Amino acid sequence: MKYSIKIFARIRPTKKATGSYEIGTDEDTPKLTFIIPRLASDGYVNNKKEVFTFKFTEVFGDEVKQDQIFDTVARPVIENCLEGYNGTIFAYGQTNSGKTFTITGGAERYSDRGIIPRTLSYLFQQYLKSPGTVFTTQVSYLEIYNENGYDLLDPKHEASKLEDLPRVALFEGSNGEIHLKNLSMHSVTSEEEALNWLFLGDTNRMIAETPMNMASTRSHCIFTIHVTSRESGADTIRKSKLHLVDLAGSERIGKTGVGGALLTEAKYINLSLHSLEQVIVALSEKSRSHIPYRNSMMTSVLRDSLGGNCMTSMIATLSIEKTNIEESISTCRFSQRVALIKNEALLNEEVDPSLMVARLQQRVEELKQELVLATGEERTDELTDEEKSSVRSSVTEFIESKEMSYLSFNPPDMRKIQLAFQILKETILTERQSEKDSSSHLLKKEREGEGDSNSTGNVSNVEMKRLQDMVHQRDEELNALLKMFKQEKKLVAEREKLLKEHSIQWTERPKSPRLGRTSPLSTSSVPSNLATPSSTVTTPPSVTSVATPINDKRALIRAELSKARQLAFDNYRRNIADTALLDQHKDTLKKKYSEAKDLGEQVNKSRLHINQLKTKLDKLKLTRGLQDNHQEDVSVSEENTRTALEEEKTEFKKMYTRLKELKTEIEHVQHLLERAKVQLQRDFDHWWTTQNSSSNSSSSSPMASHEEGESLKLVKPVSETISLVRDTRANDDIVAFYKARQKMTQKLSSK
Ligand SMILES: Nc1ncnc2c1ncn2[C@@H]1O[C@H](COP(=O)(O)OP(=O)(O)OP(=O)(O)O)[C@@H](O)[C@H]1O
Repeated sequence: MKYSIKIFARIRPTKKATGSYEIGTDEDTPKLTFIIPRLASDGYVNNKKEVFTFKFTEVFGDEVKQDQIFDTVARPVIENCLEGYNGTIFAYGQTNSGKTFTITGGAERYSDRGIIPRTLSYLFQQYLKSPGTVFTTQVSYLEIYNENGYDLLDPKHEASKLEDLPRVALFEGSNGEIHLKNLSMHSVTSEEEALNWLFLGDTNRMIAETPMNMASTRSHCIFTIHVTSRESGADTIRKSKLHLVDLAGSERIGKTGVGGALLTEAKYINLSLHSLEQVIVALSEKSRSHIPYRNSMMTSVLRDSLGGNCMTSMIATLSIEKTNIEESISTCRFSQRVALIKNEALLNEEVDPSLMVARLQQRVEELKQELVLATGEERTDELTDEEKSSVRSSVTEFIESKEMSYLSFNPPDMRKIQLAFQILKETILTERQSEKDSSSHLLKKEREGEGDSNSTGNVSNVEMKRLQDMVHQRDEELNALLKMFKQEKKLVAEREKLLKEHSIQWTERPKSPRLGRTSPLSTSSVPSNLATPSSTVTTPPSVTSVATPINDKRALIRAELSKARQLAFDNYRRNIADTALLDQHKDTLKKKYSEAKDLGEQVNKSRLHINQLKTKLDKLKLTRGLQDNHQEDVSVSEENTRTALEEEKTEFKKMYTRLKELKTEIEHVQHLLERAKVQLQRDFDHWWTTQNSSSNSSSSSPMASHEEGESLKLVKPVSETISLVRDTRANDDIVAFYKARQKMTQKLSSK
């Protein structure tokens, strides 16, 4: 609240001749008027009187007693102090004007008690009227003498010299507040206890005699009462302080007529009062931004009381003897300036930290109990080792599982959730560091020309190397098979050429599909591994060696076959023979060729894809080794490529296996087909022989008949031999080939 400093005037009773003054009112405002006649000593006749009028909150005449002063001046300030507002009452006036009498009181009568003892008494009375509020009271007593502070309430120095008292030092806090070091604060719980401290302080007050007044004080004394109040159940406390100030005499130094040490004292007194005047003047002028509080210790201590957070009242004590009128007028002038000062008193209320802590602790306990009720489990501050281990397992499972989309704890436990986050963070950081270390190590190796990923010892690099080796191995395997396939194809072409050259009139051949030579497996679209796996049957020499005697015989056979026999075979096959089994084998073979062809194309595509993935993997490896940035992106891409490569290889293996199965199946059907053909040939031979022998009268010449008979006999072993040769090629059985050759030779020689 805004508060103008209230000023009161108090006239000390005197038995001496007084100057002329009047106490009155001006529009209900109390006023004090001094009337001073012109002195004849001025050297000229002057009947004019000078009148000085000063307005006050109240003017107390010399008859006014201490109790009225207390009620009017002090009580309102004390009431506010009990509410939590700071207050100051100070007495200002020349020496012997009654300042000490007003603030502390006279020693002669109980009724002469001043504001301080009455305030203490009043406070403890008021405490009793508020049983719901806890009050604590502390007192301190500071004397400022020659700009030095002394603690008047030091119990060890009762009645000692002032210089022996503890020195009080001023220091300023970070927020600009003035603090007093070494000024003792004493808690008091009763009026009597408080008055005992006041008595001790008064005893310790330095009293020096001056020519002006033997009992005058030349120091400033500040008795401070600190009141703290807290209503029961409230978290807040209110703190206020009440300064009761007895200033040194304000008389001018020239009038004191002193010298030496006393002059020094007077100078200091004037200095501090001058500082007080400067502060008052500065505060009364609104335009002034700087207030010179620091100019003296007294103004520093009273900083809050003048222009700050305080309700302040001033009592101007006046001596109205004729000789002191000028000083009285001076005191009144000073008070008029003080009246212009506006303070802003604030309620000093703050949260009690200890209460707040206690209340929060109680709340924590209540919440813990609620938690026990809600979860059915009592929690300690720390998770047990078992619980920590469980959380770690849950987090690991969460990371590794593709199906767990969230991590939960039942019942919910914030400690476990926090631990889970901590574990996740540690995992991520460890992984990042590991990748970083691996990358930098690999880069270093490559720079040193040792780009062997195996030497890194890193698991992922070893795996990559293994896959690369596997791909390389598969490549070599494919190349070897392709080479074999080409050789086989060349062999087939040579055989076909031979057959064409000799134009073997193999009766069923012109119309039957030449399965052994037109096999889809022989096309370029089929992987070479299907042609003759492991048959390094580099058969050309064998075939060549076999082909020569065969060719000779074939030429012989061809010469022997007659047109009639060929026609007879065609007729036999179309109209007499049972070719259902033969046709069935052909059909089965055709279907399997078709399946093999499609599968062969897919295998080729898969092989191409594997090569592409391998190239991509190499590039990613290089990128990962050279770049620190985007490590995660590269790693993910690399991982995806590896996965795709593995999947493609798995698919390739499946197709490869199926293709091998098809090869076996085709070979089997081929075998059955050949056998069916041989059987057909045998049946025709038998039928032909029967027909020839039964007719007995052949239109053909004996020679012709002989030729046809020979050719018939020879057809069988030749076709059988060719079939066996094909079987050998299909089954990669070189031994079977030679056996067949030997068999054919034996048959030929026996014929
Ligand atoms: N209102 C009063 N009624 C009766 N006696 C008074 C009154 N005022 C002052 N006196 C007496 O006048 C004398 C001087 O008063 P006091 O010591 O209070 O003056 P002072 O202003 O404190 O002087 P100093 O500046 O030297 O301390 C004392 O003996 C005191 O008892």
